[in-house]
Amino acid sequence: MSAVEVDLVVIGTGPGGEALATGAAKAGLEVVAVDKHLVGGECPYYGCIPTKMMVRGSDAIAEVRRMPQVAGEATATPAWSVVHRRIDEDATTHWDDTIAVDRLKAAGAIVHHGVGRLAGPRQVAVETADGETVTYTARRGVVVNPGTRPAVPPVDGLADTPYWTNRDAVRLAELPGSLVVVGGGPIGCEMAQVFARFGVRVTVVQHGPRLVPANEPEAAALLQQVFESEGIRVLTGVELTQASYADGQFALTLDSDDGGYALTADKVLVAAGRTPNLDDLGLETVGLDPTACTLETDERLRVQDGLWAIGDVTGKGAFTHVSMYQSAVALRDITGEEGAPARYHAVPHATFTDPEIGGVGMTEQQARDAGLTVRTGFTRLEESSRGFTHGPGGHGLIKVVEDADRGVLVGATAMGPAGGEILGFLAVAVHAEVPVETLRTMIYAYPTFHRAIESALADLG
Ligand SMILES: Cc1cc2nc3c(=O)[nH]c(=O)nc-3n(C[C@H](O)[C@H](O)[C@H](O)COP(=O)(O)OP(=O)(O)OC[C@H]3O[C@@H](n4cnc5c(N)ncnc54)[C@H](O)[C@@H]3O)c2cc1C
Ligand SMILES: NC(=O)c1ccc[n+]([C@@H]2O[C@H](COP(=O)([O-])OP(=O)(O)OC[C@H]3O[C@@H](n4cnc5c(N)ncnc54)[C@H](O)[C@@H]3O)[C@@H](O)[C@H]2O)c1
Repeated sequence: MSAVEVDLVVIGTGPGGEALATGAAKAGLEVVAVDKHLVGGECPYYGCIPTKMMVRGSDAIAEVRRMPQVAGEATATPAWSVVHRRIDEDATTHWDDTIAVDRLKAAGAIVHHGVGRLAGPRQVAVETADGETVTYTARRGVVVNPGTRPAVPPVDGLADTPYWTNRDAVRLAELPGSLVVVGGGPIGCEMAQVFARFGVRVTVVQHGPRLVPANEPEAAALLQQVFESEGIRVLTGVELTQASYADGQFALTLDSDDGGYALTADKVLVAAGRTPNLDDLGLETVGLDPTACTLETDERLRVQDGLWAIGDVTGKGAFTHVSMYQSAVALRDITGEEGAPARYHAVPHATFTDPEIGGVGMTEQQARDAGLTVRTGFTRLEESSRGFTHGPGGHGLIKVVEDADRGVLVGATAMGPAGGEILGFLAVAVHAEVPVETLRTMIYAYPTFHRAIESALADLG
């Protein structure tokens, strides 16, 4: 069958792909959008949105438990059914993307539920849900936004067990008695704290030396301290070597420098990183390596003539806001609109544990590895007036990383209540390369959490 000619084909509609397809269709292009699962991708159905509803519930429980220290008696009786209902009905409409599909069609795009694969330059073969194959030729080109799937560590026996990933965890109607979380990154840590606050006995198994390793070590240490104070068992520097499942129980074997551990649990959640969905995308038909971990893109998100990539597979930060940012840059390139190229010197991120960890730009180590002349400033939130008055739940820190030669911040961390919000200030400073001298001479409202930034800047040395 001959190929159907259109302007643009978007393979994978994560947050960025959906936005790009919508924008291109609204700009008058003939657009085909293909997704093998749900339009909108991981974020609205299995990632950011459902997990932040989980976090909202667990934060409310924690605040009630802090009541006796600040305002008198209160009792929290956690009920997971409330969280489950919000996710099932309000967030995901029972994991149904009809609203998103209709929105995209209303913008003017043709939408396929099916697998899209490159079939040569500007060629895409779509295997639709009913088994048909439609081939498109894209005059302007193809955008790939295929995202990632959970990585499963090569642990003896694990693949034969009914382990969970984030996709199972967000759909839970009932909680287990005990849970081992494999992986202490953002997914593992957010979920570990949520489930623990809802009464699950949680152990986090992290094979590196610390939790949330993409963040500053001071933030990781504080998070571990908070987790342990809430009864979460944290095992760092351990290697999961064997897993089995029988009679409703998981049995895990772990190795470490201090010897071995044997763990049992009702359930195991694997949150040990992500695998890019690049292996079944037909990359070899356009001369690219299908086993690559990322697709190399230029500052307009071009991979090659007529091919753009956006989202997690570009390796510029696996976050919804990066996918959306890239989507806007790529769309401008496709429609021929002027605009700023993509820059990644101030990528912000927030891990929604309590305390939240907000980070932007480089960590101290990354700045040193980049050969910069580094000065750091540090303060604990508890030492600020706001941290002191806040009392329980007020743990946190601010750390700033300065390129001393240029006198600008190249990275910063804001950890604490609303750490991700305080980050906004620091993100502007890093993004706009505001001179540290300017930051030092402004007025910080008293007594706010963000006023602690002034103390961290004073500590630069
Ligand atoms: C549990 C969890 C929590 C998270 N929390 C946050 C958070 O709080 N904040 C944040 O910024 N980020 C968060 N993230 C990350 C965020 O979800 C992703 O960065 C975001 O979804 C952007 O991904 P993407 O655009 O690359 O594509 P994805 O969202 O992964 O979507 C890719 C889409 O492509 C489709 N697809 C793949 N291959 C094909 C193919 N061959 N043909 C057709 N369709 C295909 C898939 O079905 C999918 O719909 C979280 C992730 C997880 C897992
Ligand atoms: N709040 C947010 O913005 C947010 C929340 C969740 C996820 N995300 C995004 O999704 C991405 C994926 O999250 P993630 O937490 O799965 O991945 P990750 O790669 O960030 O963290 C995985 C962790 O698992 C550990 N690990 C790997 N193999 C292991 C093993 N065999 N045993 C024990 N530990 C092991 C790693 O050391 C690492 O710390 C993140 O990098 C982030 O970009 C963002």
